[in-house]
Amino acid sequence: METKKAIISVKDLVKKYDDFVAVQGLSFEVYEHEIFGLLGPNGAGKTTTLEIIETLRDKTSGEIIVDGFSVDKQPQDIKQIIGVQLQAAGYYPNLNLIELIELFAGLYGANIKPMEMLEKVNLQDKAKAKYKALSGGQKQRFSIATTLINQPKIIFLDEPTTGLDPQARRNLWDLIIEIRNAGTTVVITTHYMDEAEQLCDRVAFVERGQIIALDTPDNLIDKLINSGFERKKEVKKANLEDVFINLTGQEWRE
Ligand SMILES: Nc1ncnc2c1ncn2[C@@H]1O[C@H](COP(=O)(O)OP(=O)(O)OP(=O)(O)O)[C@@H](O)[C@H]1O
Repeated sequence: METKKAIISVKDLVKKYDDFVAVQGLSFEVYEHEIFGLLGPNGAGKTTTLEIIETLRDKTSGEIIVDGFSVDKQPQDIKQIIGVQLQAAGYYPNLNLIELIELFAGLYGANIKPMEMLEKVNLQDKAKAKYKALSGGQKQRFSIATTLINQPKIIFLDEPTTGLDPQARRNLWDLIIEIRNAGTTVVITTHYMDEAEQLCDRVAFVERGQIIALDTPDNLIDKLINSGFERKKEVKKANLEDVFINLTGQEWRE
């Protein structure tokens, strides 16, 4: 990447739930137009951190600036320029996908063409379908479409490929890369390290509310190799996932 301007800056973030310190002084920056991954074990504090940046949760202390706006002083400005996945519970069951997008666009005051949004995520054929009739991969794609309605500068995706088959995951990676290439910054959490390696420009590892490493996947891997690390088993040139993809093809399934 040529430009490295920070669009999100988190400084000394602390979040306490009563006596429990879930986030213990996190600091990091997300650069404009990158896919930034927050990785780490269950309960490490990733979702808490994301929700504080998204202005959905209060922090205990620390400073967060999103595209020049402070979460303390200008949360409304931040809401305007970010895209957040809505909970499925917000998808009114009687509305079809086009109607849902129209509804959300109306709420945001966004001037978009619903069908174009569905085309972006390859759901144009499902325009008249209800959300509950979609497959897992289609639901995730619809959810990503909803993050784009207000034409945001940054979108936040929390474990977007959990539960998807290998093709659906790869198709979603392509979609996320397209969104990044169109100029949107993407912040993502995932438990799949192959996904982080393929998708993320940089990743931060969070452990017990602290960042323990932050770099490009390549640099982190090289650093480990240079420290003398070797895999126990020799790595083959393909893995079982490659076999799956090779046997079943790569086209959109659902
Ligand atoms: N509302 C809450 N009240 C009390 N404790 C909470 C609350 N929300 C989260 N926690 C605790 O804070 C810690 C961090 O949770 P968080 O959901 O941020 O982790 P995470 O890294 O996103 O985990 P996962 O990978 O499982 O999604 C956990 O120990 C969790 O139990």
